[in-house]
Amino acid sequence: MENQTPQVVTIAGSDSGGGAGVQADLKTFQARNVFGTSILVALTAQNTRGVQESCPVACSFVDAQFASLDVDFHIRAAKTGMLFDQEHVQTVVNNYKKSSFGPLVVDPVMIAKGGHPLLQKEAVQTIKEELIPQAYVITPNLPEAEALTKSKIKSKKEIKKAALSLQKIGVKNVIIKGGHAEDEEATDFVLMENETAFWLSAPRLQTNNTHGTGDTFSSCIAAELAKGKSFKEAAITAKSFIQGAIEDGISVGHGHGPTNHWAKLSEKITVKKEK
Ligand SMILES: Nc1ncnc2c1ncn2[C@@H]1O[C@H](COP(=O)(O)OP(=O)(O)O)[C@@H](O)[C@H]1O
Ligand SMILES: Cc1ncc(COP(=O)(O)OP(=O)(O)O)c(N)n1
Repeated sequence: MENQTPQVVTIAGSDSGGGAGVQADLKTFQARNVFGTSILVALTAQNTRGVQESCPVACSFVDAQFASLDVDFHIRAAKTGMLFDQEHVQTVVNNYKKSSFGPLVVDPVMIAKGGHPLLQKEAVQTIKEELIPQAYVITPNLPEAEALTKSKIKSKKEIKKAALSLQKIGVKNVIIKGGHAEDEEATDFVLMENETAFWLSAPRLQTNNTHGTGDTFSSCIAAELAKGKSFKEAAITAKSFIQGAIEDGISVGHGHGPTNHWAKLSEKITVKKEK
C-alpha cells in the first residue's frame, strides 16, 4: 500500500457552479497530484451570483459513501466543508471515527460569501463539541472563528486569543484565515503545538474572483498532508497555492468568480514567526 498514489477525501457539499465545495476540492487535489475522492453531504444550486437552493443528502447515504471508500481506498488525509446541520455533522463524526482516513482538516464552513447559510446555526455547537476534537487542524475564517469562540475578533491580539481558545477544545493546529479583514496583506495566523505560531501573508488582491478560496486553501492542506508533508509545509504550500489561484485569475460567470486551480504556486508569500 505504501507505493500507492496518495489518496485523499473531501467530505462536503456540491457547488453546481464549480468554484467552491467538493468541486473546488477535487480540482485542488488534481492540481496537487493526489487522487481525490468525495463524500457528498449536501447539494447546492449555486453559481457565481450566489446560492439559489440547498438540500442535504440522506444520512444513510453519507454512511454508504464512507463505507464504499473505506473498504477499498487507502485514504491518507480527509477534509470537511459544508456539513448542513447537526444531524449531518454527527453522522460525519461517527463515520470518521470508524474509518482509517488519516489526519482530518476541518474547514468549519458556515455562510457563503453572498450570505446564504451553509450550516444551520444550532450545528455550530456540534462542530465544537464533536467534530473539532477529531480534527488535526481547523481553518476558520474570521466570522467562523468569532462564531466558534463567541467573541469579537478585531486585532492581532484577539486573533491569537481566539486561536488558543479553539486549540483548547482539543485540536493540535489552528489557522485563522484573514481573507475577510481589510489589511493591505491577506494574513493568516497559524498556531501549532507548544504555542509555536507564525503569520502567513501575501499581498491582498483586488478582485471579485475569490469564490471558494477557503475550500481551496483547506483542500490543499489535506493534499499535502496525504503526501506526507509536515503541517507547517502544508500550510505554506496552501497559502502559495491560493495566492497563485487568485493572482492568475480566470473569467467565468457574471458574479463573484472562482479561482484558477491550474495556476502556479505564488512566490509572494511571507512567513513571520510569532514571538
Ligand atoms: N483578496 C485576497 N487576496 C489574497 N488572498 C486572499 C484574498 N481573499 C482571501 N485570501 C486568502 O484566501 C484564503 C482563504 O481565506 P478566506 O477568504 O478568509 O476564507 P473563506 O473562503 O473560508 O471565507 C486565506 O489564505 C486568505 O488569506
Ligand atoms: C457547497 C459549498 N461549500 C462551501 C462554500 C463556501 O466556500 P468558501 O470557500 O467559503 O467560498 P465563498 O462561498 O465564501 O465564496 C460554498 N459556497 N459552497
